[in-house]
Amino acid sequence: MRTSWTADLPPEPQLGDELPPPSVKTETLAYLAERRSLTAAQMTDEPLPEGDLEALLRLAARVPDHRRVHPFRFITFEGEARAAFGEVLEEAFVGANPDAPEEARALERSRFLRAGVVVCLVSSPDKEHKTPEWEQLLTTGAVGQNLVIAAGAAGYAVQWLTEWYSYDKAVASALGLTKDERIAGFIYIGHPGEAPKERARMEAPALTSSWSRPRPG
Ligand SMILES: Cc1cc2nc3c(=O)[nH]c(=O)nc-3n(C[C@H](O)[C@H](O)[C@H](O)COP(=O)(O)O)c2cc1C
Repeated sequence: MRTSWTADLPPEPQLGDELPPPSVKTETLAYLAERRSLTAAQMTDEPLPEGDLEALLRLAARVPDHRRVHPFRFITFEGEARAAFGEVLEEAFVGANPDAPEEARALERSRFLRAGVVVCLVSSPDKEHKTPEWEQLLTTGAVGQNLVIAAGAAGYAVQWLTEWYSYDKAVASALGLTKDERIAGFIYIGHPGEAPKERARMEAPALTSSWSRPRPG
């Protein structure tokens, strides 16, 4: 059993508390410089120690959120719920693919068993709100990446997946999503089965231009 990192977290800040001023956080920067997902196939599914998931979700939810709409929510799958939801996935899959062979059905049943916990991140925008829906979607994306970073920094293997079932009406209905809600993804959190390897990446300079004042005439 790993030693729990949750004991080293500062207490949850309360409204109006003075927070530490910005300072160089070498460990955070070094982690971001090498951060990588591990695929669900590269993780193992032992349960997370008690309190870890709650702490990870608390960290994930600390995002910029214009006018505090909190346009997202989490649905967690732990323990037996992972296998039970596999039956929902199988049923939805067979609904769309009536001739699916047993091998394909078994894959659907076992999807959530790849990780110790699966978190469904739900985009839950308030379409009537003054804050544009686009900004609300961006906030939800930030929550997903915060969760990926926090889980990785806690020593877990983590992967953000949508796969087919994020876009399936029967699955959305089984999850109780409202008409304005959408699945931003399923974040799989498990124990690392192997070390990650660097993947191909676009370097930031190739994606960056520097604006300057147009020359007159
Ligand atoms: C919204 C979203 C959905 C994704 N869905 C999938 C998916 O269904 N299948 C997949 O292989 N990777 C998916 N990915 C990519 C992986 O999460 C992962 O980021 C990538 O494989 C490796 O990138 P990294 O190591 O830089 O995190 C998705 C990423 C995002 C942001």
